[in-house]
Amino acid sequence: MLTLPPLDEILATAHVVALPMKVKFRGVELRELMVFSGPAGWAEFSPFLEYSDVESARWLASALEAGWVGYPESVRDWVPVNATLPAVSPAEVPGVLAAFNMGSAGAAQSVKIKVAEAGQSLGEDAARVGAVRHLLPEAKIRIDANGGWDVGQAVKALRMLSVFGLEYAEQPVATIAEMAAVRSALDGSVLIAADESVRKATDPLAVARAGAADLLVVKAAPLGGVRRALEIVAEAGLPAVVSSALDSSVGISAGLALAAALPELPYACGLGTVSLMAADIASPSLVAEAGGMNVREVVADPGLLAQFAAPADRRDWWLGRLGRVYAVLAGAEA
Ligand SMILES: O=C(O)CCC(=O)C1=CC=C[C@@H](O)[C@@H]1C(=O)O
Ligand SMILES: [Mg+2]
Repeated sequence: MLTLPPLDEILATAHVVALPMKVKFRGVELRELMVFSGPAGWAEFSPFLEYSDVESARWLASALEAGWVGYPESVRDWVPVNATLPAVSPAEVPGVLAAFNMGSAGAAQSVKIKVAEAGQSLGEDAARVGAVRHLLPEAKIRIDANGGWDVGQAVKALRMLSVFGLEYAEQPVATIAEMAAVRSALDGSVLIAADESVRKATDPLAVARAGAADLLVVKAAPLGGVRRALEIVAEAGLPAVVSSALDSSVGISAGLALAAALPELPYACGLGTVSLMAADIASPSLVAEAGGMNVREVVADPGLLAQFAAPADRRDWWLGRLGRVYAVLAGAEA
């Protein structure tokens, strides 16, 4: 395990930025995040604002791996990447998907579609999924409900949406017991992927042990880093999909390192979300082209860090958060 660098050493290179989104995603219109650099490279610390200090400690562990340890060996130099579609109206679908540069090769790849958004109906979900199927007849379509349905709603919705052909359904319901119930009711007709049941659980392996999912979604930052995510996949013994957390290109590079190091990579990775942002802190940005990304390092650009610097009160908030979360991590290491 990593020996924590002194807090002052982290603070010395810390920047807080606020990056505007092109399209609202999980309620976020302005993505605030912190980056810093250590001897091994640039690192991102970007738990969502509402996350507790305890939950955020894993995100800090991931950032410190990136900055002070570096990533494990890659076994591939290119990874397939899915497009990610927020819960937009059917009319907005072509415009949002155009940003993902799927190209003619990528057009046969995967699109992840958000469903079960608060305040929206199953009819709206079906219209959005139908619009993607119409636009991209060959693409794989996966949906993500972020636990927004109960068991009955999920079974009904997945039976209905499966007419469009689903690669899998991500976190249709909130709990492991509900995931198991949905999976058993659908009897293999739709594969079930666990996301929140892995990254927000006290035991990330419990969902696999319960036989409640067909595959796991793994994200480097919420799981405590690339090495920890690799261990979880190895221990779970289930196929894994690599995804991310609405990061800048620096944070996405941790997901890219995870995708590059996994022994098997059977699914396109959810690493394309910089395409949903109107700004970034690296140039060129880590975005997909023709359905994938070359594995590479990312370095933050001083001009962009200055251009998108967060206001002083928000910078102070993030510095305070870093200090508190560092103390949580130091306590856990002791
Ligand atoms: O997996 C993808 O295609 C992109 C990442 C993504 O969907 C998410 C990123 C950040 C927060 C989450 O609400 C969301 C997810 O639930 O998987
Ligand atoms: Mg998800």
